[in-house]
Amino acid sequence: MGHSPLVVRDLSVAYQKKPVLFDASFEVPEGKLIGIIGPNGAGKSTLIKAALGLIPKLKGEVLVYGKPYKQQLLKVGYVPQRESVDWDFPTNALDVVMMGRYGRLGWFKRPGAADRMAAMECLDKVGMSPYADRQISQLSGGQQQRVFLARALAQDAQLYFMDEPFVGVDAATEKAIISLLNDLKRQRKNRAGGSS
Ligand SMILES: Nc1ncnc2c1ncn2[C@@H]1O[C@H](COP(=O)(O)OP(=O)(O)OP(=O)(O)O)[C@@H](O)[C@H]1O
Repeated sequence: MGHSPLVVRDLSVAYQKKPVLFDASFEVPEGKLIGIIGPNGAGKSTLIKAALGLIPKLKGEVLVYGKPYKQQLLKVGYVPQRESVDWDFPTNALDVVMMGRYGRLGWFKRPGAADRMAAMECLDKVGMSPYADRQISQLSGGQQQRVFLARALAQDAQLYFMDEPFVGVDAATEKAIISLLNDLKRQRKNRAGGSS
């Protein structure tokens, strides 16, 4: 039914006028998991940040379901690269996941019991429910990463951007997360299939 979840056309990005990304073009079809592979410094994070509008583009176009991302009302989940997060922020794992629910609630509504339950379920999906009350700064690197994945899942988004989501997670968790992502993919595919 029309537009792809993500279309990137001739995207170029510069930091302090120094170009680091040149004319990147690709399209993400509905219900697909796409991996971006490249050496350190190739511009993978830059590509994701520019697609999300977190950093300005030098030129090019990013369309989310046919419109610029900022004009979209749909929910987009983002798992930032671990190093870019302030881990000393005094909050526990469940609260971090609850942040994922705020986008659904709007500014004025307080999260209720149903949101807490949904957040707990997401923590459970990444095997982190026993750590719900633990301060985020007191978790291991891989555990922090899993909490941020849970936060993205709690957004119940239509499109997810994940910047190196497997850094620091052990092999068993990586497997569990891949199967989780495949479930999400299947859900999107089914929804898309049902409507077009
Ligand atoms: N805030 C910034 N200011 C200036 N240059 C930057 C900034 N962020 C990244 N760069 C540079 O832009 C280039 C692309 O960086 P980017 O973080 O997108 O790479 P990456 O492919 O995600 O790398 P990695 O695999 O190491 O995470 C690199 O040369 C990097 O040094």
